[in-house]
Amino acid sequence: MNQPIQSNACEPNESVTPDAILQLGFAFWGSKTLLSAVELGLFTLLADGPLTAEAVTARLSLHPRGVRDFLDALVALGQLERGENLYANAPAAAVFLDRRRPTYVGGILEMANARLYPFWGALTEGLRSGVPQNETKEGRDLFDEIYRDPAILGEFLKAMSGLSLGAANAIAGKFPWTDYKTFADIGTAQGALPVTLSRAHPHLGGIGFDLPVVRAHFEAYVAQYGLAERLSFRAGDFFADPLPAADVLIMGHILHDWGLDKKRMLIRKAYEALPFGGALIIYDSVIDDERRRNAFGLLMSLNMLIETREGFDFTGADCMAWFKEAGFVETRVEPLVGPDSMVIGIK
Ligand SMILES: C[S@@+](CC[C@H](N)C(=O)[O-])C[C@H]1O[C@@H](n2cnc3c(N)ncnc32)[C@H](O)[C@@H]1O
Repeated sequence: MNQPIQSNACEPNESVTPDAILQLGFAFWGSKTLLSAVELGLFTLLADGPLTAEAVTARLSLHPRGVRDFLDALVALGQLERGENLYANAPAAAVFLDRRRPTYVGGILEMANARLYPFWGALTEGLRSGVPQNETKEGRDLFDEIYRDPAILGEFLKAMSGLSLGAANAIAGKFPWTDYKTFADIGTAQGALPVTLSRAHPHLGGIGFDLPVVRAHFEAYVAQYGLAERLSFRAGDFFADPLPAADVLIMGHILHDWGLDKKRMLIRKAYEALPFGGALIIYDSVIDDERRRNAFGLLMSLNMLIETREGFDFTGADCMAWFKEAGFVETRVEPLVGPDSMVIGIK
């Protein structure tokens, strides 16, 4: 329900201060400090054991001038701990920011640092023009651009795993998988979701569907977990080819890349590929129906303005309406982790 808008107070007082405004205005300082630490491999270095500022300076080939401030800022921001003169990873950084651990989520931060950070500098221009502010600004297509260079492709696919592992674990736990035998993950990237589902539910077999160039990355990732017998790759273009048949189809961070017509088309194609009783799961940073709480989901939608020509994020109510339109008989939204939710449709 819309709340009445109060007239604004004109004078500062104890409860009306500029603190939150200033904190938000300078939030990029903290953000970039973390992104540079990930880029430098600081957390991976400290995973081998605590080090002094001098040792960090030498091991990461830094200039000594900024190192104490850099490390102590990360202490103040909760990412490092300091005892005597030694710096160590804080518990979450130890688990999620050491590149050598399977729980590493830094892939998405590496991409944020290399691509999104500079592109978001042009947000104002994006708001004025309505056109993307990334590589496509020079007339190149986003996926063509990413997929042209094997190194960038590898980074992008790894970043997707970092972004999706939390949601994948929640989907493995919250969806009634015992009722189903097969699944296909549409736009699977490295295959973080298929691997997570297969490890959690030994009765499941699945397909990762993506563009042909992704095959080698998917197969290498799946082999790492010894799951090649249960998970296979299907190469295809989800606009040009039929989607693979399976009891459950999943699309994670797919719909928000595209405009309304393509969103509807993908949902319709999923409906056609499913058996009666089959399920479509869409997961994204689904925006709350009132569009006032899920700030990450709303900012993700602005990220789609930066990154795509027509993409946008959506509310659970929007998505359930598209599901109904395609013919799904039951629909529901379930929260996953953080800003992510899944929308489920049963055919
Ligand atoms: C934003 S990523 C999402 C990856 C993964 N589902 C996740 O949530 O981590 C989009 C994926 O869609 C794939 N993709 C893009 N266009 C495609 C197309 N036309 N056909 C099939 N896959 C496509 C990309 O290769 C990429 O893996």
